[in-house]
Amino acid sequence: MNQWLDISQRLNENTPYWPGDTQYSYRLNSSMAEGSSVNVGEIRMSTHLGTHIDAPYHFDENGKKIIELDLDLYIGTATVVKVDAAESIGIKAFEGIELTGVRRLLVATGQWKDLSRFPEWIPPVEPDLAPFLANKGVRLLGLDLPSVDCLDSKELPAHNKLSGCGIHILEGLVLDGLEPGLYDLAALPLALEAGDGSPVRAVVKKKG
Ligand SMILES: N[C@@H](CC(=O)c1ccccc1NC=O)C(=O)O
Ligand SMILES: [Zn+2]
Ligand SMILES: [Zn+2]
Repeated sequence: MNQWLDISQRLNENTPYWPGDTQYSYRLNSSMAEGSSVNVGEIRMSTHLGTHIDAPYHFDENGKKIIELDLDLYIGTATVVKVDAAESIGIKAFEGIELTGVRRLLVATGQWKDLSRFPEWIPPVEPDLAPFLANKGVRLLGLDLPSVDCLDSKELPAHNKLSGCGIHILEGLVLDGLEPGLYDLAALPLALEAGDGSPVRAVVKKKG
């Protein structure tokens, strides 16, 4: 029997965060060690930290917020592929990989090598990849990177093009050691009404 595998980054004070953004923190507001009847915590973090999804509102003032997103995007069959992304992630990276009918695509680039630090550089998704994947049927694109655009991008061309083509974005996955193939995926966002992004617990189970 195949097991559920956790493909999420652990959340703690050392989880890398976008430079200048809000890091993860947890504290007890009520503590049994200090005489309270229960432990009650408070968490604080950026909505774009660790393994998370982007709502279109992150890069489009009129875009959908987290609560408006279709849950079906984040639960169901997903295809895991490994690509060579030494410079960027374009159509060429998917040569020889059959993507027809793939609705949820998880791409292992292996380019975030040290998960204890925020990377200095990541390969960007080429905007042309968006219509190519959309034509195959892709609605969710997940990557093992903190963004689909260059880290210093202000225009966010890949975010915008993917979203314009109906593809939703899942970032910060941990895909090392996962063999390519078909999986069941669950990566649900929190029910954040005002959300521009949301942490997710992403898990997969090999099919068959
Ligand atoms: N696009 C990135 C996040 C991002 O761009 C960002 C996150 C926190 C603080 C600043 C950011 N971008 C600044 O230019 C993402 O989707 O996670
Ligand atoms: Zn994000
Ligand atoms: Zn993003």
